[in-house]
Amino acid sequence: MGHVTQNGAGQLDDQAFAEWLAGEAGAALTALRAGRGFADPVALKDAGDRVSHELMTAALARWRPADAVLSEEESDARRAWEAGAGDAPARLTADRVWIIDPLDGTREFSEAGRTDWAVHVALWQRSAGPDGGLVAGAVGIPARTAVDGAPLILGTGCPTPAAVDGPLRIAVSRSRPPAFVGELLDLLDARAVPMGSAGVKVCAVVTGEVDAYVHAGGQYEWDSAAPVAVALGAGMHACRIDGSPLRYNRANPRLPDLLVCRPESAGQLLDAIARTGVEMAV
Ligand SMILES: Nc1ncnc2c1ncn2[C@@H]1O[C@H](COP(=O)(O)O)[C@@H](OP(=O)(O)O)[C@H]1O
Ligand SMILES: [Mg+2]
Repeated sequence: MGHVTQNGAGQLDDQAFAEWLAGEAGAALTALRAGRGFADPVALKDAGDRVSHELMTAALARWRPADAVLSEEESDARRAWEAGAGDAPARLTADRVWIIDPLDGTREFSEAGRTDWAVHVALWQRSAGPDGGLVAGAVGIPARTAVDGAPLILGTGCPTPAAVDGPLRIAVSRSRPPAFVGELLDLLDARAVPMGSAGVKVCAVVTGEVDAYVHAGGQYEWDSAAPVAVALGAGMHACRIDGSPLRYNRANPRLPDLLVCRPESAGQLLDAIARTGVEMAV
């Protein structure tokens, strides 16, 4: 998309801009990985987070200057704002907020040969519903390629994948699977598919590689906003693990659990999750 940089990414609509930005950040991360190698994984992770965050926030400041940003890599990103605790962050009064995770699956990014890491770009808009809503989203998986050979970027226009017969395949974190997953698998006679990155796991649902992604125990809005926008665009179901809606741009950006799945599996999965007795974190 070199022509975009020449002519100005400001001319793109929000969805095209999200995909463009995911591509730009992904290219920078791929170059960083190739240039530095894997000898010092901690330094590689830190550099990845920083380089991608700086690229993305500079592009947003340039091309979407009126919009607010919530990025994992801001120093106070995890702060839960409470009324009376000083000025509210700009994002809480803004009409449009870009919710970005410059590098999701940081651990996998620092491991040679792994492709399960991603770049997340989502746009939340206040006018999109009583609680606002996601109106654009892109997940880049730069170490994987699309059919045309370009780095893989999923937007909101993905086709709904065909259903596959057989036991349910459930994507879970390879390093922090929720405690109730073993019981859930037993109840459903399902199979776990461990992988890194929330974005990669949601994209695995969207492409039909798995039937569902379940997480609990901790996450923030930036981990799921763009993946959920992509999943909803493909006709998938997305909710908290008690079936309640996922809400974004909240005063507290913690969003510790989610379920993304094929719509026809949602009832069965939510019933089984409830039967495990798992308690929802706030
Ligand atoms: N218990 C937890 N608490 C906080 N964040 C968590 C978490 N479990 C997973 N995450 C975050 O969710 C993303 C996907 O995790 P996983 O690869 O384990 O599925 C990671 O984002 P980052 O890589 O951006 O930090 C990770 O930090
Ligand atoms: Mg993340």
